[in-house]
Amino acid sequence: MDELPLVLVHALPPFEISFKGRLQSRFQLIDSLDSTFAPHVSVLLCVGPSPVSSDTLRHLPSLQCIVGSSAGVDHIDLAECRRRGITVTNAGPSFCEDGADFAIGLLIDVLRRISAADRYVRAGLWPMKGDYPLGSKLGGKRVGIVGLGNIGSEIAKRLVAFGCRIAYNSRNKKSSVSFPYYANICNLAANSDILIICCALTKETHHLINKDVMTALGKEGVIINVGRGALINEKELVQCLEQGQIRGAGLDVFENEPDVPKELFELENVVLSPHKAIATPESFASLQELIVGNLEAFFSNKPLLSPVNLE
Ligand SMILES: O=CC(=O)O
Repeated sequence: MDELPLVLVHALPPFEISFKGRLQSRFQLIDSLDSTFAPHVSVLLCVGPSPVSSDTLRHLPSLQCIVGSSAGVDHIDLAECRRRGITVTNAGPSFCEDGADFAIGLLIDVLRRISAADRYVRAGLWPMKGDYPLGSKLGGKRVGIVGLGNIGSEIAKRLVAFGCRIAYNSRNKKSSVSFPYYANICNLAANSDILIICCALTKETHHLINKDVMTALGKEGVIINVGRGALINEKELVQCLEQGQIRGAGLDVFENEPDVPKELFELENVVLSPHKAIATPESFASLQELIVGNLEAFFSNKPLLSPVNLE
């Protein structure tokens, strides 16, 4: 029998891949950089956000492709990949519908105060304090989407159906959509009631959402983050929320996960979630197909299914 193609699985901390059996029927999986096979490995399967530093890459002189399993690839040294001509794939379309649904869920929760109202009822406050304060309607709101990629586009689709007005910021204006484009994030904020953050975390987007952006968004403004925590200056976000400089936030991601600033626990205008926006059994099943598809495409010299643009 021909030898199976080698795939190094990079999972830190070590992690049981649920579809290992399926992968093992097609590929020879190696699970350590120290393996004698490592110098010959051409593909690295990167599980979750396991960091792939230039040091990791140094152990893999024959590497040509990193098959990723997440939407964001900020844990991979992309500059080094670019320099060495290593291609990178991500979760592509696998996570976009569930990620978008979750962003809308957080948004409706913040606007209509669903989680806060749930706490109110459970605490027995309804009979004592009476009616809960009104939340506000989603339809008709101006929503600025920061990052109109796979997830952002699905968010836009859903919000159009809710009757919202969409505008966006991204690296470049997209010819495929007619939504107003703002190259300047403060201008987008000043013309939005809501900002939804779902762009890639890079050197350029680190702390993209700072106090100036929140001030431009204004006191009635809401921020939803399903991208990465460090896209927002978290200290400034906490201050703006505490001081009522914005109205509320729905946050699935944080700067130092799993640590969440304690101040947020006290705020009724914030909905918190433990970085689970994209995660459903369905999205993981779709991801498994994509991973196998990317590995098979690589080993048969076909185009990868979800390459990341490293330019
Ligand atoms: O946050 C999750 C992902 O990037 O897949």
